Amino acid sequence: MALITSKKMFQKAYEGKYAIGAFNVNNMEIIQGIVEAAKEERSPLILQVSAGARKYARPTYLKKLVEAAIDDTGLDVVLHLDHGENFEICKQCIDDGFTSVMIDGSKHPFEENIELTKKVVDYAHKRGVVVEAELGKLAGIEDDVNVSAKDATFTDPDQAVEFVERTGVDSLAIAIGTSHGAYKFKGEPRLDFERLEKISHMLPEFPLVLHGASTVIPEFVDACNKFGGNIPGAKGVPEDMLRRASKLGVCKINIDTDLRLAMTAAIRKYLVESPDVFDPRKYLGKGRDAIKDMVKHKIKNVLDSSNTL
Ligand SMILES: O=C(CO)COP(=O)(O)O
Ligand SMILES: O=C[C@H](O)COP(=O)(O)O
Ligand SMILES: [Zn+2]
Ligand SMILES: [Zn+2]
Repeated sequence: MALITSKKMFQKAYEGKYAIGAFNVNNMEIIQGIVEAAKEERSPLILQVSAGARKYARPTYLKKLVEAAIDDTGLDVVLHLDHGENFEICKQCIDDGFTSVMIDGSKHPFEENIELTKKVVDYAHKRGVVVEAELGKLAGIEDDVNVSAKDATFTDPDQAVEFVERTGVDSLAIAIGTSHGAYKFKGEPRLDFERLEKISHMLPEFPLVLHGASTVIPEFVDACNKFGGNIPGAKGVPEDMLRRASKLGVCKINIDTDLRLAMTAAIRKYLVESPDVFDPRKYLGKGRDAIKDMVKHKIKNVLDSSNTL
């Protein structure tokens, strides 16, 4: 039981045609809910920390909470930086003991993205840390987006091969129609599977990553709205599409929004139904239970990673 890298995890997932869930963590209850689910399901696990999470919880707290979760459950866990914006934040996390970092250079031109990613890879690999990069820009397929606009934002397969060769990166986040948050599609959900197949054929055995991969399950949106929330028109990536992607080289599936919805729905419901309660442990406990149930659901029905430890 320790902090580990995702190297072997991804190899096994690639061969077994399943995916590893990468869940965003921001506080103790979220971490506990996730690791308890992974332990009961005997599933591998990536816990990821965004810049926003570091700012909210402050870096030392999250690192220590993750270490406590490892001690408590006996699980091996990957501690990953989500969307590192520049070299400095990646370096900080590597120096702090993270086992995996993402350098997100997707907003830069191709050559600059390569240069930045290569710099992080050089620093990380010397210290036994793995690196995820991103090529292409996340955006949903809107009905009114024409083909050339799509080509400009989605990951180009030839560029993906060149990018991986020149940077030596360990995994690559690609853009095929997913996006962050609870509003991913205006019309019918669609992903560019043709593009994914092409990329995965051209990069055999190489782990691809899907960001913005929450399903935004209607039951949880409805529960939020029923108990005082106001999040109309939320829509995510259908579960069958995620399962299909995991058979095509996608080894890491990022999930944050579905955890937020599950926790918020549970807390809203509890507070409305128990107006006399003002003990935070009561409603945060409900939030933690909801996170655990959601992660179990993902492991069993989307990732297919149960009993693979
Ligand atoms: O990609 C993510 C974190 O990097 C999370 O995506 P969602 O907003 O779909 O959960
Ligand atoms: O990629 C985005 C994740 O959902 C993290 O979100 P955040 O930056 O608000 O922590
Ligand atoms: Zn990005
Ligand atoms: Zn992301």
